[in-house]
Amino acid sequence: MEVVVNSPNTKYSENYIESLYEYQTTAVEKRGSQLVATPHSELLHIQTCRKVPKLGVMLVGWGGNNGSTFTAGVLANKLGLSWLTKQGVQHANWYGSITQASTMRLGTGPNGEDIFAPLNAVLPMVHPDDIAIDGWDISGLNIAEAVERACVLEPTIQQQLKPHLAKMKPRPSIYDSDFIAANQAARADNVIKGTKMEQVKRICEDIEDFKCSAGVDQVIILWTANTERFSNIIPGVNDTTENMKQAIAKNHAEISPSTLFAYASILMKCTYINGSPQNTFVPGIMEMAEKMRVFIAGDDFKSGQTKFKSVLVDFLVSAGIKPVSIVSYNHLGNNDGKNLSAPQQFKSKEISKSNVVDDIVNSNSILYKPGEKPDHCVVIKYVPYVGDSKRAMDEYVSEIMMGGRNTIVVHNTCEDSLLAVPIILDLVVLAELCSRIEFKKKEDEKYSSFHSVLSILSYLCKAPLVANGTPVINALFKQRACIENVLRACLGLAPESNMLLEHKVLTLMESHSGETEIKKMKFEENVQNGNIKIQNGVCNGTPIKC
Ligand SMILES: NC(=O)c1ccc[n+]([C@@H]2O[C@H](COP(=O)([O-])OP(=O)(O)OC[C@H]3O[C@@H](n4cnc5c(N)ncnc54)[C@H](O)[C@@H]3O)[C@@H](O)[C@H]2O)c1
Ligand SMILES: O=P([O-])([O-])O[C@@H]1[C@@H](O)[C@H](O)[C@@H](O)[C@H](O)[C@@H]1O
Repeated sequence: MEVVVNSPNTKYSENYIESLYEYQTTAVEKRGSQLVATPHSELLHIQTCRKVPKLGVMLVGWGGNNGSTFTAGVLANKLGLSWLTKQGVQHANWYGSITQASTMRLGTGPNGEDIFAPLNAVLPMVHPDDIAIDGWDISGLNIAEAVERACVLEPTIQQQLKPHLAKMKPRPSIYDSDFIAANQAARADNVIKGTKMEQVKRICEDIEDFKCSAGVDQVIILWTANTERFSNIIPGVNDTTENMKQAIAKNHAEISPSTLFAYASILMKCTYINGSPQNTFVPGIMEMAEKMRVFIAGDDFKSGQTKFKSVLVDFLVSAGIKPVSIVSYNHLGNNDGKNLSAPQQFKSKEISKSNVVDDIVNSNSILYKPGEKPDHCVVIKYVPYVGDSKRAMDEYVSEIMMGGRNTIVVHNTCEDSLLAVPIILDLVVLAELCSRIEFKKKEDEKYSSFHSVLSILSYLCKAPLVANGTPVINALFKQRACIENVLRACLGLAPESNMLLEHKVLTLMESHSGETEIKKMKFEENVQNGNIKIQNGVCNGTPIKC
């Protein structure tokens, strides 16, 4: 299915979809006790290249639960596999992916009904079947062995995929025991020796080798390796691009493996996405990405407990209910959980899981005084037995009117990798799409792209990376509306306002409902049989309004 727009503001050529889009905003100024709102409008020309490239994805941490399951998922869908389970026959699908399994309201049908379109029908997007996959891991297991180790997929599907996956072997990677838990050392049998500069050089060579051998037009690199401890931001070391370059050349200990991967990716002009919570994007990397106009995005896939939190707290606060205590506990038994059982690695995750309510709380000064926040506690425990099937338990206590209390308790069993893998797919599909969209104002001579920090991907991240000085949005449906409305703007369609006035306002309803048709027919019939006389725009003595 494909969405085609019938509008003078939207032009389709062989290579582009071009739209004329009036971007309307409201500037607000506090004047004493008044908030003065002034509407602003900017006419934008938006062009989207229709040619979808052959995309290569290189995963750092390819042999992990997420990386191996992503690879298995792409292949199982591509081959159209099905397999026997206790519940019967299961077919491969992409449930959990907004690009592959979600729709957006496009508009109103002829009978006033809502018409929905698959997200991937709105603009040309990479098809998952066409993605070539490669990557690195400090563990040398091939991807079939990694899928078996992960214990995420049923053996019946593993068996079908084994011949294909066994041929895939992660490239040696950069291992630094100072950045991930000591309990990961046993896995590190597939590492690149040498200095940090030599490691960067090898990563660049790997990217080039994959690009040539896989015959891909574009490569996106995504970190789904273990959570690292936060890097210290040290002036003169990682605070600027030049300092970072010198620090790498001097083999500085504080430059993490993930930052080295980001550095190499940007050098190779490849989009780099961070699926983990650590601060890979130190100021030197942010500056480098901006200077070299390479996309970066992250941090930390928003897949389960936190995704739910960013909906529930948004609902409560926007309903005028005041969350005062949020306790998020979970236990899991996969290798990620094992790595997170170390204090420094847990700290990285605690930060990304805790900040998700900040924008929502700050939006309501009726409920919260300046600086006031709910108590918010995050607990993660490693329990090997449950494996990848994470058990999340949350308690939300809120104040309601007249001293009342509302307590919501949630038990959420998240199969972590099966929730994260569709997020990985959407991150790479949407990041690639963003690379084909450009904007220009009327007075601009040429088009320009999105800012190097792809904050439009916030919907997919627990700790959204944004351009310096711009707001962080965590409320899930605001983040989703951003994606939908940018897709609409690329087609020259107005943002989804959810007003549906055509179903609420009489004058619009009459011009939209069948009732009008009947009126029109009766009107014409009466004109024909002379009951209604129209002369010079006057109908039976009453001027006709246009
Ligand atoms: N729902 C989810 O699964 C979810 C949600 C949000 C974030 N994450 C993050 O995604 C990451 C992966 O999760 P997972 O469950 O797949 O973990 P995992 O431990 O199964 O996989 C991580 C892989 O990375 C490898 N690795 C570690 N350091 C490496 C390095 N420097 N270079 C290359 N490979 C390296 C490990 O050997 C392992 O195979 C974790 O950081 C996790 O916090 C996961
Ligand atoms: O996405 P989410 O469910 O809020 O958070 C998850 C944590 O609860 C889990 O402990 C961790 O292992 C996963 O990597 C993920 O980050």
